[in-house]
Amino acid sequence: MKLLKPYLGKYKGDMFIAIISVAIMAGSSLWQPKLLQGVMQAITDDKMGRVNEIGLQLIIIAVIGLIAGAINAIFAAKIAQNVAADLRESTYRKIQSFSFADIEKFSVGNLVVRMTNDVQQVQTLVMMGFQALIRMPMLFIGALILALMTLPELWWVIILMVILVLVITAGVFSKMGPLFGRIQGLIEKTNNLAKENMQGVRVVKSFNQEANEEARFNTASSELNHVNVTIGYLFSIIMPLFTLIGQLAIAVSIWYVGQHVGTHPDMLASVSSFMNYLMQIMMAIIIGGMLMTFAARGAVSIKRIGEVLSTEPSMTYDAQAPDQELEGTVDFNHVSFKYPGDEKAVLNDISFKANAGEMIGIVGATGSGKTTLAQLIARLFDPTTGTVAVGGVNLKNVNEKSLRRAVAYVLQRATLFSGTIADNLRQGKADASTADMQRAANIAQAAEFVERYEDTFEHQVEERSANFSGGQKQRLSITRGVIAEPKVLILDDSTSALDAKSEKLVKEALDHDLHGTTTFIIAEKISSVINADRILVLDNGQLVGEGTHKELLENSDVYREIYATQKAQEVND
Ligand SMILES: Nc1ncnc2c1ncn2[C@@H]1O[C@H](COP(=O)(O)OP(=O)(O)OP(=O)(O)O)[C@@H](O)[C@H]1O
Repeated sequence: MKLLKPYLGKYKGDMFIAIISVAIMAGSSLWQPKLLQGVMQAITDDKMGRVNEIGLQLIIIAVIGLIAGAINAIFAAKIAQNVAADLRESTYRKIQSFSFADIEKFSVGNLVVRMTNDVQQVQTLVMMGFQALIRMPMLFIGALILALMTLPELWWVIILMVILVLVITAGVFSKMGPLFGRIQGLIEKTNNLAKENMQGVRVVKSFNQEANEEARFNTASSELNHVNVTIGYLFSIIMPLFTLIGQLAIAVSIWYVGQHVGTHPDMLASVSSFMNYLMQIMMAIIIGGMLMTFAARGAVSIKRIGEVLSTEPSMTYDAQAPDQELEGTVDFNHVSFKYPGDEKAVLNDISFKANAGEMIGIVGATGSGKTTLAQLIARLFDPTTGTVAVGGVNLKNVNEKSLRRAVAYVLQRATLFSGTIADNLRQGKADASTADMQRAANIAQAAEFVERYEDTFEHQVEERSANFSGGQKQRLSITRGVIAEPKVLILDDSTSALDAKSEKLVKEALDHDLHGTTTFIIAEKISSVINADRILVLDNGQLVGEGTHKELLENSDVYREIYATQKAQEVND
């Protein structure tokens, strides 16, 4: 709950209004039965003037209570919505500062549920809190005192009812608490399954996996349903039980009053307000129980959000480092790397130097560590040992802006965001002009299809870039990578969906138009890097060869083997 303090602190004025209005509302609820008793007494005493007078007071108090209730509902909702929005923004901002490793630690699905469903739970708790927190103790204590003052002889009815309601509330809500905790985990599971299935819908359909996927989803969904139904059952048991207890208390009170009304005629007027107070006591306990359950559920969510907010990013940039224009050299100095939590190193003692303007190919079998090496140049991870430097500066001493300006990384899987093509390209260069876009699109061989759209760079990119082919997405990703003319450009298997001719044209354009840029080309096929100035050969995390295609054919067994296998494959194809 400490987590919420600064968030609530921003809305002190609204909180004050919500608390005052709920107190007025509770006061009005407590006062009304007393006035009703007065009306009844006046009728019994046949004093019509008094009936009208108290009746008017009753109406005024009821209207005040109603207005206070409406004001409370508005302000409680306002505080809850604002706190939830602030919390969601803080969580989102925090996630943006996370490194790859931090995001992997939580998983994307888990973070999304924390940002949406958990924040929603906190919103409900805050709203319930401001509607019930003050009202509940006021109603409970006030109604208890007033009931005892109204018919002191019936103290035992009140005590019996309170004990019964308390026992049932504690029993049922203590069972509900853990169920609410389980719901969060199950929502996460069903969300993840649905997301995975829909994102991979083509695979599901082409492998005829609809039935299996449906069964997997149904199992998780049924579990969630089972927990929700159990909570529903518990609610459906307690409500009639409370009604029964209330009715019994009323019946006993009426019976008692019936026995004594002959000697004490005032009791007739008192019994109605007494019954009203009994109901208010019962409501206070029920609201209290519900609030505690929501608090238990909210506490789980607050803890989950707190875990995100208190996570210190495992990789930070040196904010003190000056802005600098890094040169295009890249130095790996005895670099080894293990993924967080893994035992085995994925890169082992790698050292090499790339000169500014060179085109460097990186080849190696699947899983040999090519992408991992590229990620270290873009500082998506830090090396476990050794140093990576760009332009002669250790990346740990470079601020984020300078690094991003110097290094552009075009990922293996092209990702575009919904918006326009231009919006996506401006991620590479915020102030990119149409001429910049055209130039970059020419290099990436994207211009020919972009120009076919009437609205060219203003053409819409749909969600998950569904309206572009794999090759088009790759070309636009390369366009975004080259638009700011980076000093170092990494193409991680980024031309795999391009035909051989387009791939060749991209490489030629890069060579010609980005002459000063150091380009790393990661490729499965040696033919993609055959003309590179230098090729690095990775094998099981080790740098086992370095040189031109010709040199490697002469002195690297691993390279020769890969080349021979690929050539044989080409012949077979
Ligand atoms: N995020 C990760 N967490 C843990 N291990 C990882 C992660 N990413 C990759 N690995 C492991 O690191 C090793 C190297 O992977 P990497 O992606 O660098 O290889 P690669 O040579 O680029 O492969 P490919 O050609 O198939 O893309 C693999 O064994 C892989 O299982």
